[in-house]
Amino acid sequence: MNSFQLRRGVVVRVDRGVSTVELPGGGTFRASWGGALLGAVHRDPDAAPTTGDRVRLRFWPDERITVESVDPRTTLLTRADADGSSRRQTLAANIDVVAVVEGLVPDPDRNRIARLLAPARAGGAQPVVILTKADLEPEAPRIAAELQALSSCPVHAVSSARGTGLEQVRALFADGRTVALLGAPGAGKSSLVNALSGDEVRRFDAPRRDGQGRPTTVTRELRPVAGGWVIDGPGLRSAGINTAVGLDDTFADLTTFADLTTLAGQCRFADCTHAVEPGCAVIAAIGAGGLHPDRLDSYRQLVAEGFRQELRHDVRLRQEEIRRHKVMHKSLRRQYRKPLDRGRW
Ligand SMILES: Nc1nc2c(ncn2[C@@H]2O[C@H](COP(=O)(O)OP(=O)(O)OP(=O)(O)O)[C@@H](O)[C@H]2O)c(=O)[nH]1
Ligand SMILES: [Zn+2]
Repeated sequence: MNSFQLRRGVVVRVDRGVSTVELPGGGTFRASWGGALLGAVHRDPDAAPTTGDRVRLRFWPDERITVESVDPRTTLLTRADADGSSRRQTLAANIDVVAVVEGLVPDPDRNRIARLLAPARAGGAQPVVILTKADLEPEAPRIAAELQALSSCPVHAVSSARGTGLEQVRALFADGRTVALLGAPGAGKSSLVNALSGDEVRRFDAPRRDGQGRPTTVTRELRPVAGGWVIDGPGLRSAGINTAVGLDDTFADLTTFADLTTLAGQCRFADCTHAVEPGCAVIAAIGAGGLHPDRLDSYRQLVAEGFRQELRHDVRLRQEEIRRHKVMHKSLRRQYRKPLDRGRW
C-alpha cells in the first residue's frame, strides 16, 4: 500500500476529535483531523466527522492517520446541547432508517413512539416501528396492525428470544444501509442487535475504562449488522432528541400527525387549541371514535417542543450565525441539503 494513498472508510465512533474509522476491507483505525478539515470545523462545528460519516483517510509516512475529508451527508441527526445553548451536538450522519423500538410488554407507549418518530421524519430518514418481546404478547399481530394504522409507517413485531419476525427487520439493513435504533431503556435494543447479528458485534462491545478504572459506556457506536450498520449509542437513547438537520425550521414538518393537522384545519377558529372551543373538529373526531385521545396528547407535546425549539433557533442561533464565517457555512449547508431535498418518504 502506498502510504500517501487516500482510503475511504466509515466513522464508527468519535471521541474528542479522534475518529475511529472502519475500512471496507476490514481494519479499524483511529485518525485525527487533517489540516483542511481543521479549518472547516473551525468555521462550522457541524463539519466535524461524526458517527456514520463516509470519510477519506490519509496514511502518512510517519504513521499518522488523518481524516482528510467528509463526504456530503444524506442525513444528519443532531440534538440541542444539554446546557440549553443553541449549540447543537451532532449525533450521527447518513442514517437511512430510524427504527423506534418499543416493547410489547408492558403495553407499548404510543406517545413515546410518536415523539421518537417525529425527528426521524424531520431528518429525512425512513421511519419504522419495531415491537419487541412478541413471545410475551399473544395479541402481538393485532397490536402491530393497530399501531401501523395510527403511525402510518411500517410496524414489525419481533421476538429476539425466539428469533421470529427478524427477516423483515434484517431487510432494513440491505445494501449497506444504516439503521438507528431509538427506544427507552429495556425496550430490547441490545437483544435485537444480538439476535440479528450473532457474534458479529461483540468485538465492539468491550467496555472502556477511564482513569479511575470505572467502566464507562462507549458512546456513538456504529456496528456492522446484516450487511449494513446499526447505531444504538446512549447518545441516541434519550427521548430528548428533538432536531435533525435538513430542516432549519425544526418542526415545520409534522407529517407524523398528518391526520391531525388536516382535522385542525377544519376547526371553526383558526387558532383553536382543541381543548374547549366550540366547532372543534379534533374534539368531534375523538367523540366520534375516529381519533384516539393519545394522539392529541402527543400532538400537543410535539407542538410545545417545537415551539421551544423555534424560539431558541430564532434568537440565539441567528446571533451566532452572524458571527460565523458566512460564506463557507452557507456553501457547506447547500452541499448537505441537496441530497435531503430529493429524499422525502
Ligand atoms: N421474552 C423476551 N424478552 C426480551 C426480548 N428482547 C429483550 N428481552 C428482555 O428485555 C430486557 C431488556 O432487553 P435489552 O435488550 O437489554 O434492552 P435495551 O433496549 O438494550 O435496554 P438498555 O440497554 O437498558 O437501553 C432484557 O431482560 C431482555 O432479556 C424478547 O424478544 N423476548
Ligand atoms: Zn380544534
